[in-house]
Amino acid sequence: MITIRAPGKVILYGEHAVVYGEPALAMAINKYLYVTARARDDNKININARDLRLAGISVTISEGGDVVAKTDYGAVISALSYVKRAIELAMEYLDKKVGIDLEIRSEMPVGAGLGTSAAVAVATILAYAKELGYDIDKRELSRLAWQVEKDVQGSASPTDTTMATFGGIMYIKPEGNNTVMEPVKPGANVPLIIGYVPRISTTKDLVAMVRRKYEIMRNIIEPIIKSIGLITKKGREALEMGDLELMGTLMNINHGLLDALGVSTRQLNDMVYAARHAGALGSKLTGAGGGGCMIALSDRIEVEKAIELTGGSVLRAGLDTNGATIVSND
Ligand SMILES: Nc1ncnc2c1ncn2[C@@H]1O[C@H](COP(=O)(O)OP(=O)(O)O)[C@@H](O)[C@H]1O
Ligand SMILES: C[C@@](O)(CCOP(=O)(O)O)CC(=O)O
Ligand SMILES: [Mg+2]
Repeated sequence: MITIRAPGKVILYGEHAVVYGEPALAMAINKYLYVTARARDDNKININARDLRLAGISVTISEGGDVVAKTDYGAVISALSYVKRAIELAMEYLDKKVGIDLEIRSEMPVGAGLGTSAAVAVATILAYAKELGYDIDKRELSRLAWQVEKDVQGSASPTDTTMATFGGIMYIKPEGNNTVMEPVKPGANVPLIIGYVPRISTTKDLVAMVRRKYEIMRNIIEPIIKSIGLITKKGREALEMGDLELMGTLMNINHGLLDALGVSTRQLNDMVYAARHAGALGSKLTGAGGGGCMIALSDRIEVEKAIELTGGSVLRAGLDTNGATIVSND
C-alpha cells in the first residue's frame, strides 16, 4: 500500500491565455491531494473519492424499511473521469494491468481553481506505478498527467500538471506537445491570501466557453490573450525583482482581461474589489474562474476579513517546493 500526495497551485498570471500557447506564472501551494493505492488480486478498479460532491440523489424507502438509493450514473462517471483516464494511461504506459483500490482525499476545495484535477491525475499515476514497483521519471509523470487533462478537458495547458509534479514557482510556456518550464526565484516573499466561493461550472466548460468566443470573434479575443501573455512576462520580471507593487498592478490588469473574457462572476469581482479596498497590492481570480478562487497580494488580516464579508471563505496557503511525493509506503 502506498500514499502519494500532490500539491495544488495558484496561477499568478496567465490562466486561459496559456491554453493558446501564451506563458503562465504559477506557484504550487502547500495544500495537497492524497491518493492511497493498494494492488488487488483481481482486475477490478475500486475508487473511493471522499471529497466529490454530487448533486441529485434519489432515495426510495419501502414499507419494511428497505432503502434504495440512486444517483445520476452519468454524473458519477463524469466526476471520476480524471481518475479513470489517469489509471488507463498509467496501465498503457507501464504496459501492466493490475486491479487496484484507490482512496482519494483533498485538502483543497475540489473544482475551485486550485488544480485538483491535475493533482488527482499526477498522484493517481504515480501511486499506481509505485504500488506496482515501477519508478517513473517526473518529466514522464507530468507529460502523462497533462495527457489526462487534455483528454478529459478537451483542451488543456500543462500548467497545473507541471506544478502538481514539480512544485515551486514556475514560468511555463507550452510549445506544441512540449513544455518550457523555468523555475523562478522570487526577489521577495510573496504574501498571498486565497478567497473562494463555490463554483458550479467545470474548467472544461469554461475553457470551451472561451474557445467559442475565440472562434466567433478572433480579432477581439486574440489581442486580449496576447496581452495576458505580455502581463505574465512582465509579472515574472516584477517577481524576480521583488517589486510587489508592480506585481499587484499587473494582477489587477490581468483580472480585468479575464473579466473581459467572461470568466469572472459577481462574487469573484466582489472578493477581488473588497481585497483591493482593504489594502491588497493587487487581486485577481485564479484558475478557470466561473466562481471558485481569487488571490490577493497581501498579508493583511483586514484583507481576509474583507473577503469574508463578501461571503467568501479564506484559505491560507504557503509555497510547496517538493511537488508530488511519497507520504507512506508499507
Ligand atoms: N478528490 C478527488 N477525487 C476524485 N476526483 C477529483 C478529486 N478532486 C478533483 N477531481 C476531479 O477533478 C474535477 C475538478 O477539476 P476542475 O474542474 O479542473 O477544477 P480544479 O482543477 O480547479 O479543482 C472534479 O470534478 C473531478 O473530476
Ligand atoms: C483555465 C486554465 O488555464 C487553468 C485551469 O485551472 P483549474 O482547473 O481551474 O485549477 C486551463 C488550463 O491551463 O488548462
Ligand atoms: Mg483543473
